[in-house]
Amino acid sequence: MDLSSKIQNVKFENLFLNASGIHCQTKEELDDLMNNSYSGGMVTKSATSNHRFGNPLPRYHSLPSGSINSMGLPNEGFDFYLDYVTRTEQKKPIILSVAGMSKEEDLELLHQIQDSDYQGLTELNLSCPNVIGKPQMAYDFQGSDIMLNEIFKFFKKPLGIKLPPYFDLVHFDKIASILNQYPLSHVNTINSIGNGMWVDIESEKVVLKPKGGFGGIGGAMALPTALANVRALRQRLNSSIDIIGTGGVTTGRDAFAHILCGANMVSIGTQVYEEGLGAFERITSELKEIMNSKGYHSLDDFRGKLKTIE
Ligand SMILES: O=C1NC(=O)NC(C(=O)O)N1
Repeated sequence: MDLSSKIQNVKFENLFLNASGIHCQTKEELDDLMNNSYSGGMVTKSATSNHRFGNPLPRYHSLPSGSINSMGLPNEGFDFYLDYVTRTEQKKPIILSVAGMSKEEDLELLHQIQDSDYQGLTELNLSCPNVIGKPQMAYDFQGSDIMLNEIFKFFKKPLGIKLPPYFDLVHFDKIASILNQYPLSHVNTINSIGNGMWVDIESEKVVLKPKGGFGGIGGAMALPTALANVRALRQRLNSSIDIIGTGGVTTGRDAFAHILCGANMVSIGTQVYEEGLGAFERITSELKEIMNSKGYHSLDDFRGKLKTIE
């Protein structure tokens, strides 16, 4: 049974990654992921230029079938992550995630990566919904196009983009037609479903402090949206652009669905946060069970082969 996969020419022993933000902010957390034998790769917390505490607490809340968060990009600062991905013994591929607080900062971070010794994968997070006053860049189609144009004038290393969910087929057409103009290594879809709301009935109060309680939705509730975005982008993006499917994966069945929709790799966020790193082992064995029962030996046997009803 072969669960290996690739992003461009970077090979992963298995298809599973942590979702950026989950168990990947500190050295201890990153080392845990590096030593966990059931995830084929790992993604860092999205780095900003400077260390950030992030939004005030409470900023994460478990929901009956998912999570809501308004973390606000807490991270150790870019230099820490660049040093970690450059210096640490790579038992598995790492994706360096960056999220500038402005377009200028995005460009500055990417210039630093371009000028560094780092040769691995980079992912530009254009979709954090939780920085107060900062829009999700990837919902600004023209702005994204202009920014990508500027980036690829100087950035020559593998670069992927973390996208928010889209909900309109015309929007899938628009973002794909923009992304297809650039030599992207991958897209990672989806980020959390931005600005959801949860209400505690007893206290008649929101559950998050930042932004009056608005926060990104993840976990099981996000699966239908995540599958739709993986499928729609796979149908529209050049085959040269790989896809990391993120959102709603709590079981092997969910991971199987992401691959059927076209994902090359699958990242797991809320479920790893709630269950711990053991979720990677459990979901890996569940996926193997399903593949075995269907006679599949590798992910290529069924990737992107979702059937429609004729
Ligand atoms: O891109 C992000 N998505 C989220 O759902 N939360 C984090 C954050 O708020 O830091 N960032």
